[in-house]
Amino acid sequence: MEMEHVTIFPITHLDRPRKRPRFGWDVPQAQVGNFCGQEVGNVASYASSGAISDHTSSLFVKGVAQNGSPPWREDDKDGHYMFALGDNLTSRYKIHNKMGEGTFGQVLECWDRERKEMVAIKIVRGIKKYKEAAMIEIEVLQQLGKHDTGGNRCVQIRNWFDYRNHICIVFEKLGPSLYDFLRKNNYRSFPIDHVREIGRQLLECVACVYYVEIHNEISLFMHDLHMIHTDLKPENILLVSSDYVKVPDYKNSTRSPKDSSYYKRVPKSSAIKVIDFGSTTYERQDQNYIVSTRHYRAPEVILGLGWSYPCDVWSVGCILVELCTGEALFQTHENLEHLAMMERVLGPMTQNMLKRVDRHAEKYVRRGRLDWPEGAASRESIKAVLKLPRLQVYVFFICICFCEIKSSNATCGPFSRGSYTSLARIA
Ligand SMILES: Nc1ncnc2c1ncn2[C@@H]1O[C@H](COP(=O)(O)OP(=O)(O)OP(=O)(O)O)[C@@H](O)[C@H]1O
Repeated sequence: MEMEHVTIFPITHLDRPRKRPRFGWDVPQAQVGNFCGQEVGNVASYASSGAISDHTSSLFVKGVAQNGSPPWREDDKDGHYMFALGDNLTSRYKIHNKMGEGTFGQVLECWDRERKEMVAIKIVRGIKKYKEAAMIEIEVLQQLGKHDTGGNRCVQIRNWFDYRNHICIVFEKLGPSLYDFLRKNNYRSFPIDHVREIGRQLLECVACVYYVEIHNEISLFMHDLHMIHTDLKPENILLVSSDYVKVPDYKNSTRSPKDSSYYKRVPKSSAIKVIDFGSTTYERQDQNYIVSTRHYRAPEVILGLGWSYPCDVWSVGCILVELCTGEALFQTHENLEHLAMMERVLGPMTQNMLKRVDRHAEKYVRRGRLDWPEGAASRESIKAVLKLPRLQVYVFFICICFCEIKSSNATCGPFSRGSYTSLARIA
């Protein structure tokens, strides 16, 4: 069936944002040239090594005549590739749909005529710094692919090429991001069993705490390979499958089953994969530039103390709380308020940390402690911090949910009534 020819223009102010609104300063700029401590070479030289170029694209695939290349279109003002649904992207891929958009480019659902499957192709903005970052991402993905023997931790790269001055990275097609799933579920939490399973997979992907034996090989992962992801967030974790079931939401059980909010979505499988390795960097001694998207940014990054592997683990912690509650843990756009929120949830920062802050962060510290609430920008800011529960309360809340779910299923959870009481006392 011939596809409708609809021109897709990259996100404009009229589109509903797919991602939660973030201010420009919440998202770190693309850091290029830091991989392996070397400058990344000329993108064109990578492109010539085995990539399919626009120039070489054939009008025939397996003897079947195809429509040729689409007409040349100017990129938009931000360097995004302009396309129409149904266009060819080289002779091998046909554009079916737009799946997402990020800082680096657009992700399109495409039909791969050679492998006869749908794939996700990231078309990177035709701007030097994004092209260089894309080459880093390709190198990281190829490295990780070599070590991910089971292919079940990070997204698999299938191919890459340079098309009309845009680096295109072909990925296996995955399901929605955890953030998109939360959003479509009216920000209702994931079941605790799913959160535990997602947490295990995330730690397996990034950290060195799990050594998984596959085919008698120890498979190493990001931190073991001295790589730091630096941008872990629910948007960058995709469910492998889009399938879900609808179950009555016990919190809304007073509502009528006719009411759509009576039901909540639960993914059929908790299998996930990590995506977006454009900000991944090798571990080095002196890294203290700003990394991570605001809500998942570790205190050492904000304070300029220098960061390393733990910044990924911090992000994992923030993500797991968000999956349990449905809401981002640190909802702020401001450094001092963010640090105050961390202290509120986790307790005071150590003297050792506060003594070593860099010159940009000096203004957040006064007389050896965080300048809070004195330095707060407004009363609202102080209230926002006070509203946050302490970590023990989160744990208590999560345990209650877990026990309620288990008891409603008439099975025994790991928490007895005794542990309820002791948690309540801590909280
Ligand atoms: N393999 C995939 N399968 C399905 N959807 C995908 C895939 N890869 C990316 N997407 C979708 O495209 C969106 C953008 O992808 P990605 O995060 O890689 O782009 P980016 O430009 O690097 O983003 P960021 O602004 O976070 O750096 C994702 O949030 C997701 O919705």
